[in-house]
Amino acid sequence: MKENGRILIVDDDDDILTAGKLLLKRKFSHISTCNLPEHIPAFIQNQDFDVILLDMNFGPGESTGKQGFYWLKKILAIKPESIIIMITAHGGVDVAVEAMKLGATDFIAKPWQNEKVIATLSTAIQLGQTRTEAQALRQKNNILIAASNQVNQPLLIGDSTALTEIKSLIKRSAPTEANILILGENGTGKELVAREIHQQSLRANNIFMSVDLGAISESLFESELFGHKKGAFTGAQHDRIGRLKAADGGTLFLDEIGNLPLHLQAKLLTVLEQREVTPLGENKAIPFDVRIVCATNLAKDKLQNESIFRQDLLFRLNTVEVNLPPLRERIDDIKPISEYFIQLYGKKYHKANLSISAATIKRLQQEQWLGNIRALRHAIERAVIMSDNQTLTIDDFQLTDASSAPSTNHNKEFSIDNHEDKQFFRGELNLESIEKQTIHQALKKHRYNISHSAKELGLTRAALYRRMEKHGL
Ligand SMILES: Nc1ncnc2c1ncn2[C@@H]1O[C@H](COP(=O)(O)OP(=O)(O)OP(=O)(O)O)[C@@H](O)[C@H]1O
Repeated sequence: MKENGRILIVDDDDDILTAGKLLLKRKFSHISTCNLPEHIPAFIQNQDFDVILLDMNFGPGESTGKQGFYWLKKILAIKPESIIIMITAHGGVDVAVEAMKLGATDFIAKPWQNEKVIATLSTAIQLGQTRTEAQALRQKNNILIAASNQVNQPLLIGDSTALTEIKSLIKRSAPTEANILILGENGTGKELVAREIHQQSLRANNIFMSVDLGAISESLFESELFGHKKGAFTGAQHDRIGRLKAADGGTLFLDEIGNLPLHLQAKLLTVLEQREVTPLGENKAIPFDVRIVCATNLAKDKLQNESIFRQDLLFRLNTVEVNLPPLRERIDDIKPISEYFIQLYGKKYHKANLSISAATIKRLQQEQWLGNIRALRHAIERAVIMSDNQTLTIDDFQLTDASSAPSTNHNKEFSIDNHEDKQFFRGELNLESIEKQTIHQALKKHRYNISHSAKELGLTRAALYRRMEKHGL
């Protein structure tokens, strides 16, 4: 069967062209010939060739190869990705080497041996196709990265003193290569800050990759981060590139780093120090170039406890530390964030010109917001859906009892303090509602610590997030 390949032979000797065409058309699908080099530009502008076979000398008595060099450069100037094989006179190895330095892929010496010509052309065609595929993949990759970076990056809203300082810290540290550790309770905006750092960094045109370490099982940690070779373990049916390598050139956001068991912390430290990974089942290390941004909801004292977190790893990760205070400690952010989400959800639910009363904002500022901005966001969405008025009021929110709201005792026992929960415990047997209440109770019991709540519910963190979204919690 003929190989799919478009070949152009350029030679001023018609006998060579005829012999070449006869030989090659038995093996390759399309053969064109050209006996005047001046016609090359028209040929390559009108058609794509996988390989161009180009003579070094045109005209009787020529043997310097000068003309060959000239046309080689000309073709590469018009189509830099061209695969060109030079046809050289017997013994003209120096000239051939010079041509390869200028960009030729290979050479064939005259008089040629048929098998050798066919083998050289087959390899060259494959090289050309691989190059084209690689180029197409690179372009696709760039488009995907650009699209993922544009995904409506939500804004970091707020003008409290704390958030203003954080924005200034991001501005100063983002353009450096420093590793950054973001600390804060669940829902305080750690991932948003990490994305903002990436956006303002010199890596902004490359990928931002997020890995939730709390959601990866221990057994999958290495394969996920470092990659694996086919057959490295049962179920490894294909080679898989690890996240560290996949994020090459970009930013890798390691979320919930505090959940990582000590022995995996040691492995992570080693690859970060060496800046290379060895995929499972592979014996060669591959270098990677990523900027690491990490986040955790662990309190600082826990993170500094050697029995929970390796101090050498902490030292490597926290060149810059961003502390995101809980929303209840930056209540000045509640107004702008609420107004932002009212506009967002007003648009989504086709309710124009919504606003919120000053008294309601004041009341929202008294809430504990144990789920922080995520909880405020859901409360606003629900209020926008439920309200029949242009101005949202306290009645549109399901808030805790105002008299207990300003309490700063965050260790208070979990209690059944809302109407829906009370209904549940009175025995309402609707599965959806039972699921919602159970999740709500678990979240409250664990003070919106997603990892602990997920563990108690027997869910992964990702599964818990999905259900929280579904129930608007
Ligand atoms: N300052 C802010 N302005 C606007 N939206 C915010 C802000 N901070 C957080 N959010 C929103 O709150 C939600 C939670 O934010 P994010 O996921 O970044 O928090 P997190 O601290 O990483 O949470 P977790 O620890 O649970 O992973 C997101 O919808 C995010 O867009």
